[in-house]
Amino acid sequence: MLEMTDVSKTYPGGNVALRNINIRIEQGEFVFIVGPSGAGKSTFIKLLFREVLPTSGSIRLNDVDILNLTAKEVPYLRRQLGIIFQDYRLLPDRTVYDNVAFAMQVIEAPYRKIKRRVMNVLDLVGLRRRAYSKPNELSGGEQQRIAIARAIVNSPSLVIADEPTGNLDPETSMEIMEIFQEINNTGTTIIMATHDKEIVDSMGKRVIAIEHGEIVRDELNGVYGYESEQ
Ligand SMILES: Nc1ncnc2c1ncn2[C@@H]1O[C@H](COP(=O)(O)OP(=O)(O)OP(=O)(O)O)[C@@H](O)[C@H]1O
Repeated sequence: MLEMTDVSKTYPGGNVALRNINIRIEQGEFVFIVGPSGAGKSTFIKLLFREVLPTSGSIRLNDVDILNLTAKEVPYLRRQLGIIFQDYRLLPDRTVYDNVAFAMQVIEAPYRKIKRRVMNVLDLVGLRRRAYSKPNELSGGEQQRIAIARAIVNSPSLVIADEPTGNLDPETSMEIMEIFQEINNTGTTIIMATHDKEIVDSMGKRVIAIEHGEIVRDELNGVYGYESEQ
């Protein structure tokens, strides 16, 4: 469960990115964050993993006040989240397997457990056969699948994605969305910022629209709603 109460963010220099955000997202929901460029979507996403701290307000994730964590506790928070970016952010000189296994190695999981789990998530994203390839030998869609496998390997309760299909063609984007749907089917919450009208309109999920830093719409079974932003 995610709860934001009266959250505002003004960046140093005075840019107001978010104003008075109040939102509650239950475990297992699938939520799109939409809005025009500069609306505050990325800032909203970054607040969730403490990449950015709000100027005021409170954020609770699974009943933990994430703004009151010590520096030591922040990595622990991030390990409970799966985070996916538009530009994949893979380690280029490591294999697909290593890119995914790395997230488990840092928490010192036993070798056998790592191997079993990495192969399972590579299966889920359809890349088991490419386990020993390097990222640059794969297509953009395949690289994003690796990033998704890495994000879910530690079974996070929440997966956060910022424009995950931004560099992909429509067909590949829909395949990626099928993987997100499968992850969501296991009870994992998904929060995704996107400009992709086709995806939002075809998925029929909760849609939270942000404009000028404010929530202007919050609909179950919503649509994209920003024609000029396709
Ligand atoms: N690090 C920063 N320092 C100062 N201002 C920032 C910073 N990051 C974002 N902003 C400003 O905050 C506002 C919201 O930006 P944000 O990146 O959250 O929007 P967005 O909806 O994700 O946009 P886009 O769809 O173009 O990525 C914008 O006015 C932006 O210029």
